[in-house]
Amino acid sequence: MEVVILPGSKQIGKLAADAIEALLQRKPHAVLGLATGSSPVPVYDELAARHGRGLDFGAAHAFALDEYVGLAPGHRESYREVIMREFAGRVNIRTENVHTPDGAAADIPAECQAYEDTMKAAGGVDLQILGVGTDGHIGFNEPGSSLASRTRIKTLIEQTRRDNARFFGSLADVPHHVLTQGLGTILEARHVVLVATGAQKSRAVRDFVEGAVSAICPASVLQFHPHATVLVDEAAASSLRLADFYRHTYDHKPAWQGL
Ligand SMILES: N[C@@H]1[C@@H](O)[C@H](O)[C@@H](COP(=O)(O)O)O[C@@H]1O
Repeated sequence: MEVVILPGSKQIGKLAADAIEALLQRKPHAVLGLATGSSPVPVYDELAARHGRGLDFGAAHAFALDEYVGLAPGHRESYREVIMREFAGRVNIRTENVHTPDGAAADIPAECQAYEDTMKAAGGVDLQILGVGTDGHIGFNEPGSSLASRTRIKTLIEQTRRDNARFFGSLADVPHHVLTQGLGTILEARHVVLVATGAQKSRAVRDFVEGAVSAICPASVLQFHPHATVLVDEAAASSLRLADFYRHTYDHKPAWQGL
């Protein structure tokens, strides 16, 4: 795992966008993995700005990590709408190439299997953007999720519902159920780039980067990933024991080595 400590979310957005731009240059039909939440927004802002300067998403594909169950189609906070608003609608990716699990599907197990099959048919995710929940979840894989899990329905922990209530206006409006790629699914992405900012993420960051690999901290499964990059600001990095070592490693990185 490579940990990069940066001054703020603007620099995080630029570095993540550098990795995505380099990927699209060597593979225009790359498959991007998209996350929702506030953490990746600076990445999407930077990608939208670079699209304005010519970065081309015309052949790219994208898969979202997760979706709420039970929201009316077109609900403003459905992750389909969020992804379209914050990323896909601001660049020239084709709408039919943007995939999100269907939280309104009549047959949920069949929908989850179909989502996995569609990802596989597209060639698998090349670069997965991730955020992390205050309880260490990635996607909507809450504590206790199998480290080998695949796309499936999950129940949200109350803390996550409370964290996400700010998007809905009231806690009562936050769904209890979600569809999410599993931890085993996420591990198959060729490169994962996790972004975390703010002091409220410092404990989760310490636990998944330097703690034991355990289902109680789902993001810790990334310790098994051969190419995981963690981009954090100073506040999110404030509980890391090896912060000075991560700074030293990044500052002395060989010039040819990208993220
Ligand atoms: N399902 C999403 C996650 O993918 C995201 O990482 C998390 C953190 O969100 P934020 O970045 O807003 O703190 O929120 C939601 O639960």
